[in-house]
Amino acid sequence: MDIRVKICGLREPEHVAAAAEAGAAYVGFVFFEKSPRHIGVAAARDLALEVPVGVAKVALTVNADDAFLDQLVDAVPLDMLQLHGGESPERVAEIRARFGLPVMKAVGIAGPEDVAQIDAYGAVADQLLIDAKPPKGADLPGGNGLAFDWRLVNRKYWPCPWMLAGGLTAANVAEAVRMTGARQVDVSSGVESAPGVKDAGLIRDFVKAAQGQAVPVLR
Ligand SMILES: O=C(O)c1ccccc1N[C@@H]1O[C@H](COP(=O)(O)O)[C@@H](O)[C@H]1O
Repeated sequence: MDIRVKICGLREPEHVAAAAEAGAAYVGFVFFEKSPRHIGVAAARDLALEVPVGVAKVALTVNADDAFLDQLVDAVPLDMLQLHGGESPERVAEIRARFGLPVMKAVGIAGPEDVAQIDAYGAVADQLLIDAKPPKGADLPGGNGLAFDWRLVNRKYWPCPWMLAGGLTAANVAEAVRMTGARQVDVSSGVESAPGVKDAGLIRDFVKAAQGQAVPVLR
């Protein structure tokens, strides 16, 4: 089975094209002003219109309110909302019901105590994104190029599809897939030459490394 890859934080048509041509299943746009990958709604609409059919367009938001989500969903053709803030399970369910799009909830983990909270989100989200917990005082709740201890999610089961994120690169994604059994992976910093600057060659290398993997059999 192929590993499904999401390339997040795209802002340029050439990088959307590189991701799609390499075989990425998802592309992500970041709507968070503190991020070097932030994109405005109008620019995201233009970019989203260039995404080939079959590649899912994901909008990453952080504790967004309904007014912003209304504006976003009206303007940009999207396939999924990624909630990467401190949204409660109730808020995730509310957004899912109100906006009519599948919702992927990001959960940051650093230790076993964080893994336990994933269950509550697995019951209300369409997908889960398991990421490293940001360091205390970090400006960004994700996109920090930080990996977590993959053994924490080894042999875990959640009732919806999930994606592995956090510090992934072409050099480590094979090992990450082997250790976690993830069928989907998400990357941002690991395909950049500088914060917020994507690199088409690194995108190609990452997708190739992720998809070249034999998937471990989970028992
Ligand atoms: O990428 C960002 O700038 C970002 C900002 C705010 C929340 C989440 C963000 N990125 C997400 O975090 C994961 C992991 O990033 P990285 O590969 O470790 O840099 C990324 O895939 C995005 O979904």
